[in-house]
Amino acid sequence: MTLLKVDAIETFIEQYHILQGVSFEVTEGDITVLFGRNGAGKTTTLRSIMGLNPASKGQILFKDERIDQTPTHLISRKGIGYVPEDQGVFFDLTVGENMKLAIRKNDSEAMGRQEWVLELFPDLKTFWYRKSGLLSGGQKQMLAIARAYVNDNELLLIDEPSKGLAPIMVEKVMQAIEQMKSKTTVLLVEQNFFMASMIGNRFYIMDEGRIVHHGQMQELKDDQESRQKYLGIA
Ligand SMILES: Nc1ncnc2c1ncn2[C@@H]1O[C@H](COP(=O)(O)OP(=O)(O)OP(=O)(O)O)[C@@H](O)[C@H]1O
Repeated sequence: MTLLKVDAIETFIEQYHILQGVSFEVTEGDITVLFGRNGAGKTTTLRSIMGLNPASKGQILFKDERIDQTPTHLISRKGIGYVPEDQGVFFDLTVGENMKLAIRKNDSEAMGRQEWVLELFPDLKTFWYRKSGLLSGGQKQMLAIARAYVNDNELLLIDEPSKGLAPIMVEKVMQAIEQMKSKTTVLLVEQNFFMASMIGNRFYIMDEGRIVHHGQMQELKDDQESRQKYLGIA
Protein backbone atom coordinates (compact mmCIF):
# COMPACT_ATOMS: atom_id res chain seq x y z
CA MET A 1 0.00 0.00 0.00
CA THR A 2 1.21 3.50 -0.82
CA LEU A 3 1.58 5.39 2.44
CA LEU A 4 2.95 8.64 1.04
CA LYS A 5 2.54 10.02 -2.46
CA VAL A 6 4.42 13.12 -3.51
CA ASP A 7 3.03 14.32 -6.81
CA ALA A 8 4.77 16.94 -8.96
CA ILE A 9 5.54 19.30 -6.09
CA GLU A 10 7.23 22.62 -6.69
CA THR A 11 8.74 24.52 -3.82
CA PHE A 12 10.23 28.00 -3.72
CA ILE A 13 12.49 29.32 -0.99
CA GLU A 14 12.28 33.07 -1.32
CA GLN A 15 12.68 33.66 -5.06
CA TYR A 16 14.56 30.41 -5.67
CA HIS A 17 12.73 27.59 -7.45
CA ILE A 18 14.18 24.70 -5.41
CA LEU A 19 11.87 21.74 -6.14
CA GLN A 20 10.84 21.66 -9.78
CA GLY A 21 8.25 18.91 -10.02
CA VAL A 22 9.23 16.16 -7.57
CA SER A 23 7.20 12.93 -7.63
CA PHE A 24 7.71 9.70 -5.72
CA GLU A 25 5.92 7.16 -3.56
CA VAL A 26 6.68 5.48 -0.26
CA THR A 27 5.23 2.02 0.27
CA GLU A 28 4.12 0.95 3.72
CA GLY A 29 6.70 -1.19 5.54
CA ASP A 30 9.56 -0.18 3.24
CA ILE A 31 12.69 1.86 3.72
CA THR A 32 12.71 4.25 0.77
CA VAL A 33 15.98 6.10 0.23
CA LEU A 34 16.38 9.52 -1.34
CA PHE A 35 19.90 9.96 -2.75
CA GLY A 36 21.51 12.93 -4.43
CA ARG A 37 24.48 15.23 -4.39
CA ASN A 38 24.77 18.21 -2.03
CA GLY A 39 22.16 20.80 -2.84
CA ALA A 40 20.01 18.42 -4.91
CA GLY A 41 16.90 19.25 -2.86
CA LYS A 42 16.59 16.25 -0.51
CA THR A 43 16.21 18.23 2.72
CA THR A 44 13.80 20.64 1.04
CA THR A 45 11.70 17.65 -0.04
CA LEU A 46 11.41 16.43 3.57
CA ARG A 47 10.66 19.97 4.74
CA SER A 48 7.96 20.31 2.09
CA ILE A 49 6.33 17.07 3.28
CA MET A 50 6.33 18.46 6.83
CA GLY A 51 4.93 21.80 5.68
CA LEU A 52 8.06 23.66 6.82
CA ASN A 53 8.78 24.75 3.24
CA PRO A 54 5.31 24.29 1.81
CA ALA A 55 4.98 23.28 -1.85
CA SER A 56 3.27 25.91 -3.98
CA LYS A 57 2.27 23.44 -6.70
CA GLY A 58 1.49 19.71 -6.82
CA GLN A 59 0.06 17.47 -4.13
CA ILE A 60 1.26 15.46 -1.14
CA LEU A 61 -0.96 12.60 0.02
CA PHE A 62 -0.52 10.68 3.25
CA LYS A 63 -2.81 7.66 3.43
CA ASP A 64 -4.73 9.09 0.45
CA GLU A 65 -5.40 12.35 2.25
CA ARG A 66 -3.95 15.63 1.04
CA ILE A 67 -1.56 17.21 3.51
CA ASP A 68 0.11 19.85 1.34
CA GLN A 69 -2.06 22.63 2.74
CA THR A 70 -1.89 21.36 6.32
CA PRO A 71 0.10 23.16 9.05
CA THR A 72 3.18 21.36 10.36
CA HIS A 73 1.87 20.53 13.85
CA LEU A 74 -1.18 18.81 12.34
CA ILE A 75 0.97 16.89 9.84
CA SER A 76 3.03 15.60 12.73
CA ARG A 77 -0.15 14.62 14.61
CA LYS A 78 -1.32 12.60 11.61
CA GLY A 79 1.61 10.28 12.30
CA ILE A 80 4.65 11.61 10.45
CA GLY A 81 7.82 11.93 12.55
CA TYR A 82 10.70 14.09 11.35
CA VAL A 83 14.35 13.71 12.32
CA PRO A 84 16.05 16.80 10.84
CA GLU A 85 19.70 16.95 9.86
CA ASP A 86 20.45 19.20 12.81
CA GLN A 87 18.68 16.62 15.01
CA GLY A 88 16.20 18.87 16.84
CA VAL A 89 17.56 17.78 20.23
CA PHE A 90 17.50 20.24 23.15
CA PHE A 91 21.14 20.27 24.23
CA ASP A 92 20.52 21.92 27.62
CA LEU A 93 18.14 19.16 28.67
CA THR A 94 19.02 15.65 29.76
CA VAL A 95 18.37 12.62 27.58
CA GLY A 96 15.41 11.70 29.79
CA GLU A 97 13.93 15.21 29.61
CA ASN A 98 14.31 15.21 25.83
CA MET A 99 12.42 11.93 25.63
CA LYS A 100 9.70 13.16 27.99
CA LEU A 101 9.17 16.32 25.95
CA ALA A 102 8.93 14.36 22.73
CA ILE A 103 6.09 12.11 23.85
CA ARG A 104 2.76 13.40 22.53
CA LYS A 105 0.50 11.02 24.44
CA ASN A 106 1.93 9.67 27.65
CA ASP A 107 0.27 6.25 27.72
CA SER A 108 1.40 2.67 28.15
CA GLU A 109 1.89 2.32 24.42
CA ALA A 110 4.36 5.23 24.38
CA MET A 111 6.16 3.72 27.38
CA GLY A 112 6.37 0.39 25.55
CA ARG A 113 7.82 2.11 22.50
CA GLN A 114 10.30 3.97 24.71
CA GLU A 115 11.40 0.72 26.30
CA TRP A 116 11.86 -0.88 22.90
CA VAL A 117 13.91 2.01 21.53
CA LEU A 118 16.09 2.15 24.66
CA GLU A 119 16.91 -1.51 24.16
CA LEU A 120 17.89 -0.60 20.62
CA PHE A 121 20.05 2.34 21.80
CA PRO A 122 21.38 1.30 25.22
CA ASP A 123 23.68 4.36 25.28
CA LEU A 124 20.60 6.50 25.86
CA LYS A 125 19.78 4.49 28.96
CA THR A 126 23.35 4.82 30.22
CA PHE A 127 23.31 8.60 29.74
CA TRP A 128 19.65 9.15 30.75
CA TYR A 129 20.56 11.88 33.27
CA ARG A 130 23.30 13.48 31.19
CA LYS A 131 22.81 16.79 29.35
CA SER A 132 22.25 15.94 25.68
CA GLY A 133 24.79 18.53 24.54
CA LEU A 134 27.48 16.34 26.11
CA LEU A 135 26.59 13.26 24.05
CA SER A 136 28.71 12.18 21.10
CA GLY A 137 27.45 12.91 17.58
CA GLY A 138 26.23 9.35 17.18
CA GLN A 139 24.46 9.36 20.53
CA LYS A 140 22.74 12.64 19.66
CA GLN A 141 21.60 11.07 16.41
CA MET A 142 20.24 8.08 18.33
CA LEU A 143 18.37 10.41 20.67
CA ALA A 144 16.88 12.29 17.73
CA ILE A 145 15.66 9.07 16.15
CA ALA A 146 14.37 7.75 19.48
CA ARG A 147 12.41 10.99 20.02
CA ALA A 148 10.61 10.53 16.70
CA TYR A 149 10.07 6.85 17.35
CA VAL A 150 8.37 7.05 20.78
CA ASN A 151 5.22 8.43 19.20
CA ASP A 152 2.86 6.33 17.23
CA ASN A 153 4.23 7.48 13.88
CA GLU A 154 3.43 5.51 10.79
CA LEU A 155 6.11 7.26 8.79
CA LEU A 156 9.53 8.56 9.83
CA LEU A 157 11.44 11.06 7.70
CA ILE A 158 15.11 10.78 8.62
CA ASP A 159 17.61 13.25 7.16
CA GLU A 160 21.20 12.04 6.77
CA PRO A 161 21.62 10.14 10.02
CA SER A 162 25.17 9.15 9.08
CA LYS A 163 26.43 12.72 8.73
CA GLY A 164 29.60 13.32 10.71
CA LEU A 165 29.56 9.93 12.43
CA ALA A 166 32.40 7.46 12.78
CA PRO A 167 31.91 4.34 10.62
CA ILE A 168 31.07 2.14 13.60
CA MET A 169 28.36 4.59 14.69
CA VAL A 170 26.98 4.78 11.15
CA GLU A 171 26.62 1.02 11.19
CA LYS A 172 24.84 1.08 14.56
CA VAL A 173 22.40 3.79 13.50
CA MET A 174 21.66 2.03 10.20
CA GLN A 175 21.08 -1.28 11.95
CA ALA A 176 18.68 0.44 14.32
CA ILE A 177 16.75 1.98 11.43
CA GLU A 178 16.56 -1.44 9.83
CA GLN A 179 15.12 -2.89 13.02
CA MET A 180 12.52 -0.15 13.10
CA LYS A 181 11.30 -1.33 9.75
CA SER A 182 9.17 -3.96 11.48
CA LYS A 183 7.37 -1.16 13.34
CA THR A 184 7.25 1.82 11.00
CA THR A 185 7.85 3.00 7.44
CA VAL A 186 10.94 5.09 6.73
CA LEU A 187 11.85 7.72 4.16
CA LEU A 188 15.59 8.12 4.50
CA VAL A 189 17.80 10.83 3.02
CA GLU A 190 21.34 9.51 2.85
CA GLN A 191 24.63 10.20 1.09
CA ASN A 192 26.28 7.05 2.37
CA PHE A 193 25.33 4.77 -0.51
CA PHE A 194 26.99 1.68 0.91
CA MET A 195 25.09 1.80 4.21
CA ALA A 196 21.76 2.96 2.82
CA SER A 197 21.82 0.35 0.08
CA MET A 198 22.11 -2.38 2.70
CA ILE A 199 18.84 -1.43 4.38
CA GLY A 200 16.80 0.29 1.64
CA ASN A 201 14.11 -1.35 -0.50
CA ARG A 202 13.56 1.33 -3.12
CA PHE A 203 15.57 4.38 -4.14
CA TYR A 204 15.03 7.74 -5.78
CA ILE A 205 17.87 9.95 -6.94
CA MET A 206 17.46 13.73 -6.99
CA ASP A 207 19.42 16.27 -8.94
CA GLU A 208 18.77 20.00 -9.24
CA GLY A 209 15.32 19.78 -7.71
CA ARG A 210 14.08 16.82 -9.75
CA ILE A 211 13.95 13.05 -9.48
CA VAL A 212 16.32 11.77 -12.16
CA HIS A 213 16.32 8.04 -11.50
CA HIS A 214 14.46 5.49 -9.36
CA GLY A 215 13.91 1.78 -8.89
CA GLN A 216 14.52 -1.17 -6.58
CA MET A 217 17.68 -0.81 -4.48
CA GLN A 218 19.08 -4.03 -5.93
CA GLU A 219 18.97 -2.50 -9.41
CA LEU A 220 21.18 0.39 -8.29
CA LYS A 221 23.54 -2.00 -6.53
CA ASP A 222 23.95 -3.84 -9.83
CA ASP A 223 24.26 -0.68 -11.92
CA GLN A 224 27.68 0.87 -11.58
CA GLU A 225 27.08 3.17 -14.53
CA SER A 226 24.09 4.88 -12.90
CA ARG A 227 25.87 5.18 -9.58
CA GLN A 228 28.77 6.87 -11.34
CA LYS A 229 26.53 9.09 -13.43
CA TYR A 230 24.19 10.32 -10.71
CA LEU A 231 26.12 9.95 -7.48
CA GLY A 232 29.72 10.11 -8.64
CA ILE A 233 30.61 6.83 -6.91
CA ALA A 234 31.83 3.51 -8.30
N1 LIG B 1 16.97 29.13 3.03
C1 LIG B 1 17.43 28.97 1.80
N2 LIG B 1 17.59 30.06 1.00
C2 LIG B 1 18.04 29.92 -0.28
N3 LIG B 1 18.37 28.74 -0.83
C3 LIG B 1 18.24 27.65 -0.07
C4 LIG B 1 17.76 27.69 1.27
N4 LIG B 1 17.73 26.43 1.77
C5 LIG B 1 18.19 25.64 0.77
N5 LIG B 1 18.49 26.37 -0.33
C6 LIG B 1 19.02 25.87 -1.61
O1 LIG B 1 18.18 24.83 -2.06
C7 LIG B 1 18.92 23.82 -2.72
C8 LIG B 1 18.53 22.48 -2.14
O2 LIG B 1 18.97 22.41 -0.77
P1 LIG B 1 18.70 21.13 0.12
O3 LIG B 1 19.19 21.44 1.49
O4 LIG B 1 17.30 20.70 -0.04
O5 LIG B 1 19.66 20.07 -0.59
P2 LIG B 1 20.14 18.65 -0.10
O6 LIG B 1 19.98 17.74 -1.27
O7 LIG B 1 19.46 18.25 1.16
O8 LIG B 1 21.68 18.93 0.15
P3 LIG B 1 22.70 18.42 1.30
O9 LIG B 1 22.97 16.99 0.99
O10 LIG B 1 23.88 19.29 1.05
O11 LIG B 1 22.05 18.64 2.63
C9 LIG B 1 20.38 24.18 -2.54
O12 LIG B 1 20.85 24.74 -3.75
C10 LIG B 1 20.37 25.20 -1.43
O13 LIG B 1 21.42 26.11 -1.58
